[in-house]
Amino acid sequence: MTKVLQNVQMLNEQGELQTVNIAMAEGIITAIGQDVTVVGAEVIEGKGFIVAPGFVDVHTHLREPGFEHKETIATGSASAAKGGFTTICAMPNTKPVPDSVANMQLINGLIKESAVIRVLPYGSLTKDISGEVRTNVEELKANGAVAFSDDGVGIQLASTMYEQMKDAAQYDMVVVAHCEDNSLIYDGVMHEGKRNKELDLPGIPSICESVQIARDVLLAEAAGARYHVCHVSTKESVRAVRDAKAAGIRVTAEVCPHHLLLEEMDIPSDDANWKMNPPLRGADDKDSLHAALLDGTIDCIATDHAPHTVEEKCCGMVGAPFGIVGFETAFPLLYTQFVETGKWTLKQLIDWMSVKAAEIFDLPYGTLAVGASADMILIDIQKEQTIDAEGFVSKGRNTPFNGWVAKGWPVLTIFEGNIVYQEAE
Ligand SMILES: NC(=O)N[C@@H](CC(=O)O)C(=O)O
Ligand SMILES: [Zn+2]
Repeated sequence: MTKVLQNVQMLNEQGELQTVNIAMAEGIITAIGQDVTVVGAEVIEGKGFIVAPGFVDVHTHLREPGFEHKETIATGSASAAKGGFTTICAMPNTKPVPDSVANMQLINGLIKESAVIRVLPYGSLTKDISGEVRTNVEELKANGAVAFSDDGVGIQLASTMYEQMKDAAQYDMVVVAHCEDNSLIYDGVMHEGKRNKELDLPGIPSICESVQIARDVLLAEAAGARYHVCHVSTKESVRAVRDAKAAGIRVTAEVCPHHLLLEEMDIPSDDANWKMNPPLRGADDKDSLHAALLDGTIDCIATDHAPHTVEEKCCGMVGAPFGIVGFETAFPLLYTQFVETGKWTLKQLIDWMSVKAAEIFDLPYGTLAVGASADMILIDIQKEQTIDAEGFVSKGRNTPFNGWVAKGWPVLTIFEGNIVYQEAE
């Protein structure tokens, strides 16, 4: 069955909007153009909204299997679809961990059963993400691992990281690192700076992250590996990535919306909805993340969607788990704060949330082109709405952005030619 998405505004390479129709059949885009019509096709009226490729999020936590009280593949993928994402990579801190062929197959089965968009699972770098016994890269790749990570914890031993990087290089897989030196965490719950002292809460120093990135880029160089840094949060980390890129090391990096939007001094009180790892850093760190995106040091934006229950987040930062949800607020917040204000172009934002993320992992998604998967979204750039965590499709309510007003909401999501999310009329 051919479908035609009619009367939508698409960005061209120059970043100008042009009104087009998009035809799709068998889940593939078959034509894009001003005069595209197909006799007998089902018409989806686009109402002049902006069309963008479905977003690609390379850092997400869906919690299933093992932590279904926080999120499931069904609720997490539906939340992502509502946020405009059509491809998401699921981190391996589940129970069991995708560290064996059997566990990988279990997770593949769950995804097949309940995901409403494309969910690509990571394989873990070590058994049970405990940093000790290395996993079998070849086997996990053969069973669908999109890349390798122990996200949630840093790999403490350089030798473990180095050996896994050598294996990953052999199979051309990307090693994706949550960088955190456990000897430098000091049981901290927020950034070691000014605000943690005002709130009398233990701090996490910036070096906790940056020293491990500095180590890893050198290991990646020696191993000839492709290395991707998760959720970069400090200016020293930015410098380490920038220098590594300049030296020709195969490193890429992501930044999260909250680290671009917030800083430590914004934290109003000892409220666990402001607790995430890495923590909100200083104003100078935030500025360096913006500069790094603009100069290409940081390649893409990833949400690090990390749902937890209201009970877990109820009672202050100490004792609460790290993490905030991200799918349903990422685009409108970034659009409102940085595109509407003229800091970024719409094309930059869309690219950082789609094709730039896909390119890191050689994924053929995140583009609107004939022959590509028919994954696309409509955005109502005029629509203004107050963020209400109670209305999230995600099971998580843990966001510091509750009550913020934002403009530019995804209103329709098409995945492989089928509508998987549509705003209620
Ligand atoms: N980012 C977080 O604060 N938490 C993540 C783990 C992670 O991404 O490090 C989680 O799984 O809850
Ligand atoms: Zn992490």
